[in-house]
Order: sequence, then structure tokens, then C-alpha cells
Amino acid sequence: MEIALIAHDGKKAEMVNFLMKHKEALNKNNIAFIATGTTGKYAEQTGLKVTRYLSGPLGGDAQIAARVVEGKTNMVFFFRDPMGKHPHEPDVNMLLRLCDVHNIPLATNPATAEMLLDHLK
Ligand SMILES: O=C(CO)COP(=O)(O)O
Repeated sequence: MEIALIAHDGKKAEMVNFLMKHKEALNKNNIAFIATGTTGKYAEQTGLKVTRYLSGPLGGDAQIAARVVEGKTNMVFFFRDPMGKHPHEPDVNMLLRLCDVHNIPLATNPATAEMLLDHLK
């Protein structure tokens, strides 16, 4: 199964904490990780093997949205920063919308991501 990891700048620390906290579970299952560029770099620092796409503002969200549409990505952890303004907001909304269109589980905060992860165990 493929899980996409994405975090806005204000949420990258939460993503790293989440990945560290659940390292064992994430490594135990047969999961392939993909990520937007900078999130992927942070995720790699936790020891995860990650395929990195472009940074969000350069089209990384759109690349991951395409994988969702193609049925390649099975789950999305997108820790959005509700306090931030993002130049690529249309891409962000597109990804969120397409997860709903294709019924792909989407966690926009660590609490929900933990519940999804529990389901995988
Ligand atoms: O902007 C993002 C999501 O919309 C994330 O992109 P980065 O992981 O490259 O910071």
C-alpha cells in the first residue's frame, strides 16, 4: 500500500513527531511512502524510505493528486496548517477534493492519522 505524506511548514514538526512516534508500525507494514519535496526530506531524516515529488508550491500536491486519481496512492496524511496562507491553495484544494472523489482515506491532522494507522495494524 502507498501512503502520501504532506505537511505545510507550520506542521512539519508535527509530521516528524508523528513519524517518530509510530516508526515501528510504519516500518512493520508493507507500506511505500511518497511525499512532497520538503516533507519528504524531513521524513527521510526519521529513517523512512520515501519517494519524493516536487515541493508543494511547485506542483507536488498536484503530482500526488494525480497518483490518487490513478489509484496508486491508497491513503493520504496531509497535515494542513489552517493558520497559514499558501500560494498554491488551488492545488491543495484539488488534492483534498480528489481524495473525496475517489474515496481515499485522508488525515489532515495527527489524531486522525493515528486512527487510520491503528486500522492498518
Ligand atoms: O506545500 C505543501 C503542501 O501543500 C508541502 O510541500 P513541501 O513538503 O515541499 O513543503
